[in-house]
Amino acid sequence: MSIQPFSVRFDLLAGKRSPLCVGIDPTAETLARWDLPFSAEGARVFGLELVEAVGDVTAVFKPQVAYFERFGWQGLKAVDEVLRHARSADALAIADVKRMDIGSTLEAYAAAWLGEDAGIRADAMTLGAYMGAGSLKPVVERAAAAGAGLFVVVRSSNPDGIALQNARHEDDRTVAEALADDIAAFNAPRLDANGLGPVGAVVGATLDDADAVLERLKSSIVLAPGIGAQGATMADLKARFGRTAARRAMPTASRQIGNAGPSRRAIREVVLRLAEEAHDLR
Ligand SMILES: O=C(O)c1cc(=O)[nH]c(=O)n1[C@@H]1O[C@H](COP(=O)(O)O)[C@@H](O)[C@H]1O
Repeated sequence: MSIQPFSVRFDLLAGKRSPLCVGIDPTAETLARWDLPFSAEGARVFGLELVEAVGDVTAVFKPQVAYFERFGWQGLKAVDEVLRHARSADALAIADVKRMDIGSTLEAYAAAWLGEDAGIRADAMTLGAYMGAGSLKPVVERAAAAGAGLFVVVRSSNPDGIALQNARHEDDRTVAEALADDIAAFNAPRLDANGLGPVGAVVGATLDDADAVLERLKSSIVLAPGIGAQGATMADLKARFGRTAARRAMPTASRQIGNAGPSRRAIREVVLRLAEEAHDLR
């Protein structure tokens, strides 16, 4: 049986639950706060606990793989388990890996994370595009065939990205605007009934000047980090993205949620509040 496209699965779940994406970032500070060891086991328990606490009300989980990878193969085994647990709660799981390379190598990264035969299976993964939009082609093909999603960083939430992403091409488009056009071109032949394709974008909820890229990203789900620890609120996101783009947004928060723990009740309270606010975006 062929799997439905990621965009369709997200739309259904976001309607039923909320478009909020719960980030799973077992930082050293958060593990200490939870009284968990700074180890693969600590990261594993942290991830599984978050899914246990809010798996029934969350549409999407996004483990930040860096915080697992740093513990070597045990960390990768842990993130595999967390991804499985999230998927078994009928939520979508995004592997936040920000991979980037020439197309042939990127294809291997896609095989590592996406599709039935993936080394470690997620429903979607994050990517960088500094090696050119063309390098993304094999990943887009794999994702589309596997019903998986991609999130390409277009405008990052951190201020360090501004100069690079807003640099201008000769045709006056910024690097980010040109990338948004490339994403739209990838999606065009692969749109679902809602006009969304497999290639999503990352646009920070912290940005005041993202209108021009959002305008070009009409066929993308927009993963919006920066809520909570980086200072943005859901109301900021709504004001900054405008009504239309906010409807396609997948706001995400990690430390704000993780640091509410380890009490499951406290985590649930924060997530339910954010989920309700996120629901209002639609
Ligand atoms: O792709 C991402 O998720 C991402 C892109 C971006 O522009 N900024 C950003 O913060 N992120 C990730 O989103 C998470 C944000 O964590 P908090 O600031 O704790 O909510 C981290 O795992 C980041 O790696």
